[in-house]
Amino acid sequence: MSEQSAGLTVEGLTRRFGGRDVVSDVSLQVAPGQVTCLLGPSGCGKSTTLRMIAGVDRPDAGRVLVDGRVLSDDTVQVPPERRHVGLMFQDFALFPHLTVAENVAFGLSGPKAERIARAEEMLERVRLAGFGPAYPHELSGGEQQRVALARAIAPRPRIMLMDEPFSGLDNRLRDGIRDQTLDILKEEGTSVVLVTHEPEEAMRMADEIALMRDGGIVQTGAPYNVYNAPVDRMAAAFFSDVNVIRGRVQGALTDTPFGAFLAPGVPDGTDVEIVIRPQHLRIDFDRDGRGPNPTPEDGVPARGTVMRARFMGHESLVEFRMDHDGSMLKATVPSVFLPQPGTALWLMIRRGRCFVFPVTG
Ligand SMILES: Nc1ncnc2c1ncn2[C@@H]1O[C@H](COP(=O)(O)OP(=O)(O)OP(=O)(O)O)[C@@H](O)[C@H]1O
Repeated sequence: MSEQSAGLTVEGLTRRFGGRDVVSDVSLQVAPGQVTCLLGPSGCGKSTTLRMIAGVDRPDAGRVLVDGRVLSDDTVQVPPERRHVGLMFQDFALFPHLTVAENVAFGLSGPKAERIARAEEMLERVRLAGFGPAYPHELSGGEQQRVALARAIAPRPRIMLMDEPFSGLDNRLRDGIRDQTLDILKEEGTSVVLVTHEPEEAMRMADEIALMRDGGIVQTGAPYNVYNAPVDRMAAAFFSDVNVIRGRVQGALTDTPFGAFLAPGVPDGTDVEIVIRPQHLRIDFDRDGRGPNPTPEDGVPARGTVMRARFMGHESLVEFRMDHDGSMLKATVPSVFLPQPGTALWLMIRRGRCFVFPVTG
């Protein structure tokens, strides 16, 4: 029973603005110590979902529970300050006129000496021992972020809600602070909901990704599963560039210039899209107008001409115009290989790494 579940439970959360569902029937279960990322493009409803969990916005339908206790439903609406929920946002706004220790102690109750002691303990946790008497403007951006983390976890929240909390930091600081933040939250057994529009951040941080689109969750799963078994073309394309080859099913197969692709369970006559990430195209040399031999794993080769090749550090991104229909395909290859525009090469498609989706709409 969800009433008994430890951690955060969100059931059927819905929010309407101006007659439009901006969040629609969102459900989540986040166990203690688990990090769930709400991932999706701008405007898909991530922040609105977080605001309803925090209690600063009231849902039109649905429930929010923590450790089985109802915080929000049709009749109950526990105010934000009584939810034991920690918040961290990009704009974390420390109080400039309070010292670092006073900032961290701000949300705590009890005698001042106890509050300051807890604040000092938290500052030690985020490796800022000794910074207590300093003022925020004396600290670097990364240090200020760690103070914000110390402040958010000092009251021992059961749930931590984070909205793009690391996007204000430069890349080199970011990785370290992200990992450190997660370690602390996991040690504390806090359930974390993190909002981000960056797939790399979600994959790096999440135990579970809830991929959102148009107010709803389209797919939930471990990063590996969401990346490797996307529910549709858009879900695949959210994580990386993709190539799309169109075809029509006949006898559970779709014939293409790259050979036949299995389309099990898809009715004859259905138009399908074969979706393939650039790293799963294989490239081979042209041998007097002939390519490599077909294989069961990679199908039939098709020839294309290099239009552009870009060096990207550890790999090169090569764009091809295909001989058979003039369509463009992208492939990534190790960066030791940077073919000249105009070079004819043969492309093959890994059968095990492509996705076949019926065309909808
Ligand atoms: N108070 C409001 N009144 C009217 N519309 C709103 C309100 N709050 C949010 N919206 C709309 O709801 C939709 C979802 O907004 P939300 O901020 O939740 O998206 P998001 O996924 O967090 O986007 P971003 O990554 O850009 O912050 C948007 O179209 C937004 O304009």
